[in-house]
Amino acid sequence: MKVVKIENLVKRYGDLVAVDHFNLEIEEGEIFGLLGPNGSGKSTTIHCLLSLLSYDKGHIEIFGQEMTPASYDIKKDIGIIMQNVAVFQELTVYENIDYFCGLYVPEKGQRKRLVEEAIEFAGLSEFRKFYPKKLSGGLLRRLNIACGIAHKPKLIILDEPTVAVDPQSRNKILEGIRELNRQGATIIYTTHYMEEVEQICTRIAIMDKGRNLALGTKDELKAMIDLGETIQMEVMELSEEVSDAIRTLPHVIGVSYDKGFLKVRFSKGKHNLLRLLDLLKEKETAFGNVHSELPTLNDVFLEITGKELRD
Ligand SMILES: Nc1ncnc2c1ncn2[C@@H]1O[C@H](COP(=O)(O)OP(=O)(O)OP(=O)(O)O)[C@@H](O)[C@H]1O
Repeated sequence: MKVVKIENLVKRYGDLVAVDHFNLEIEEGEIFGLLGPNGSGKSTTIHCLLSLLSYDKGHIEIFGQEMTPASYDIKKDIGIIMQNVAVFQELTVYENIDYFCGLYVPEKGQRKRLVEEAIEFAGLSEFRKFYPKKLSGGLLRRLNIACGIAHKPKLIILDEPTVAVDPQSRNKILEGIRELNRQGATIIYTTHYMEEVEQICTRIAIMDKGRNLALGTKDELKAMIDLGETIQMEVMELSEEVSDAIRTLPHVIGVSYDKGFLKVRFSKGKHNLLRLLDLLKEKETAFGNVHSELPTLNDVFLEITGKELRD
């Protein structure tokens, strides 16, 4: 079943086109990553998807039904975790989760069980009686997530849930998302951290300036570009002659040398490393610490847009 269908979505803020004829379909069971730099239109897309923002053009369906501001039936099956932590300061951890769960689950006994499960899931057992101001940033994020998922939604949308989170909480959040997916939820995950989508997402859309630039699994996205590998090594001195000779090797796309580090980018091909090392030996250029990197989603983004993902 298609969980989400966005057709030709356009959202303008005055003259600025924040979302530009954006199309997307997400199937049940996916962990879908919406990857793009700050300001690329991820949050605006999510707000339009949820009918929290009006839009200029387009059609949106969730669970096969048109999504409108009054679609309560659809909304009760969605869990939303927004960028900004939105919890009540005057309620404890337990009371906060109970409040948000209570928006969808009126029955007390059932709710108690769900809240306990959410507390356990988010690793907040020791903190159940804490007020939010006593929690660290990472724990607050986890509370925010627990509030969004306690009612066991079928579709969970997380908008940059790991911004400014310590590595331990970040890993816990990513592992938690995988677990929610294993339990049956479809996930939409927006981020500008490519490592995160590489780690957890089954399919990825790369977004820039409101447009959906590329779509696929991470392997499909990487196969779209011609980059084979990037080889880096320490080289104490690199003469212009050697540098020019490297440039003429087969498959070399780019050569850079900075502060004793040589970086050579190759297109797909065999024996790239071997040829480079042979050349350096032949030219009696000393090197060390050689390593080779396969293309990342950043390389895909770089090739499509001409700029780094983390601008
Ligand atoms: N309420 C608003 N009024 C005017 N412009 C806005 C508004 N909200 C967002 N924008 C602009 O729309 C564009 C898309 O912003 P959006 O927040 O959707 O991007 P994003 O990819 O989610 O970025 P971030 O990761 O920084 O939240 C940006 O240029 C932003 O400045």
